[in-house]
Amino acid sequence: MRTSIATVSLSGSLTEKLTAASRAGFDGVEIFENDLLASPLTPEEIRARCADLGLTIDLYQPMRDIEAVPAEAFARNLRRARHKFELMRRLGADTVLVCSSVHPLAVDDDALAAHQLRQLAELAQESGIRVAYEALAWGRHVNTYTHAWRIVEAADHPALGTCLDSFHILSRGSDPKGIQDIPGEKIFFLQLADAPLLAMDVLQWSRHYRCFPGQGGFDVAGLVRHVLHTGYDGPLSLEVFNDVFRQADAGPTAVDAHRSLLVLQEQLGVADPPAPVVPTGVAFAELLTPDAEPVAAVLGALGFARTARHRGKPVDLWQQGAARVLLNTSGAARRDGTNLAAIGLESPDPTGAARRAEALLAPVLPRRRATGDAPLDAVAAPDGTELFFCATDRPELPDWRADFADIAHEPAAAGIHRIDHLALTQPWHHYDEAALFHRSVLGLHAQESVDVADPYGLMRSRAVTNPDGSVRIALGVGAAPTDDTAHAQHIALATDDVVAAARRFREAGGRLLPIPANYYDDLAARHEFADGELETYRELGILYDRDAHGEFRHCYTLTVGRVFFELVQRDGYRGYGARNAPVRLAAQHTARAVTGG
Ligand SMILES: O=C(O)c1ccc(O)c(O)c1
Ligand SMILES: [Mg+2]
Repeated sequence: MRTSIATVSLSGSLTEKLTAASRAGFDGVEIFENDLLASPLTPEEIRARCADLGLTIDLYQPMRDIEAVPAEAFARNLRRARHKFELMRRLGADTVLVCSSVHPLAVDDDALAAHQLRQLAELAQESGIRVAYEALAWGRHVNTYTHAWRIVEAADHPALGTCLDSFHILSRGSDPKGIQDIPGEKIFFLQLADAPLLAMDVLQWSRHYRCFPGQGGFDVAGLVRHVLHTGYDGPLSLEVFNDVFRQADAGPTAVDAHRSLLVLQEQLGVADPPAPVVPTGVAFAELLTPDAEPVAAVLGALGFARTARHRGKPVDLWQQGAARVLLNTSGAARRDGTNLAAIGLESPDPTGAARRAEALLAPVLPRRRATGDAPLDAVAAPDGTELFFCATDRPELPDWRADFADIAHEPAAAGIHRIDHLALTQPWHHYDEAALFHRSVLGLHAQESVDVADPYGLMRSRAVTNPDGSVRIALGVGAAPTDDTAHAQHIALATDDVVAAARRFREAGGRLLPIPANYYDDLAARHEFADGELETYRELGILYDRDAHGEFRHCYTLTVGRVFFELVQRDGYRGYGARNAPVRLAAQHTARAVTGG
């Protein structure tokens, strides 16, 4: 189907918005009046720019407070409309959106509303323009789609139809099934937006919190199914008022937006991108560091051994059990030092995974990072993390380890089996995009977002996982963009005995994050422990949680650059210790202040 986006959904000047929409693959745009008013381009120039960019102008909007008003007010409205229809002629736009009145003079009189909209449509028709009447969820008298449709039906004019907007319909809890009672040719336009399920004033909700389909809590696909049932063949158009998208770069936002429509169309069965190839494990985590020594010391103390070295680059493979960490000293050192730059995902079909990613607009990285490297499919996540689709120990596929020469044959064993999860920090404006990306591109399941109090702000975190939990990625968004602690990433390592692993780490010279005594007093109040157990946790800085599925014990190393390690023992537990995260974040702030680390 054709895809369109309202200019209000993107940041920047009108030209920047149009360019971003076109690059992301949209077929058309809804031009918001304010964007046109603020543009130095003439309507003819805007029209030409859109044509150059391969965009049609699918809608001009909005016209407000038109209907059900006293005669003098309506006469002024028609005068205004004449001007706008002339403008639309110059723009080459043939559909105008009229949203239901919020005017104090508007009366609750459907017959009058229908009569006046019919007059407006008559005028529009002379200019070859169609009027799409939309019920705002907060319209003064008309605030449901069924009501707007009754008025359109009563007006009975070929140039008058209705505009459906998923936000206005679903935010009020209206049943979208009734859409099927509207003839498809009378649905002149379809606007789509999702939103998080919030209990708040509907106008504020609409103007600040809309998001792209799949990023909120509405069943947008279910609604579109009803619309398609009517025979509607206009575009799927995104109209998203959102405080974050207003500020974020238009380019990535437009890509995120278009991806949401590709996923929606796949859900509806009207598009058929390559199927998702769900990763089956974590092959490696790659740290980029200007100075390997401090990280190597932590890895060594954790019981990792340097088992192989890349044949062509300063990249070492550190291993313990199936936990593999690459230490890369080749990249340009980042200002903030060591960071988690890449993740190797074990993939049943690396090429298929890359094809899926490409179809969903993920930036595909060169297959060989350097001449001589084994070909590896990789894409960049929204936060820039490189995701490699790997096959480990599968002779029929290129093995990433072929690029490495063994330097020790016995990986050490200190009780760590594998990587339990990885925690990535997202730039503040990529949080919703990141969840949709990992869900749709990688086929992971996104869990609920949780809020975590940091002493200097609020962190949000959301885990994406594969079905057996062998891939778990926690996507966090930090408090303030400048807060280093909230922006640290981490690698969590699975062990069956966190007490033993923590002791070994300390005996080998490693330093664990100290946890305040108050935390253990609270634990004692909440749970019963065996004799001495709590004292051990207190001594080592081990945190404790439990859920319906089991118990969780975990502790943290100090931070190196932007990265720290976590040791986790999950005995059936499915979460990530969110309850303990505020204490951990505060302890990290304290440790940073004390050690600078
Ligand atoms: O918030 C508004 O005023 C507004 C305007 C036009 C729309 O299409 C809409 O859904 C909302
Ligand atoms: Mg709308």
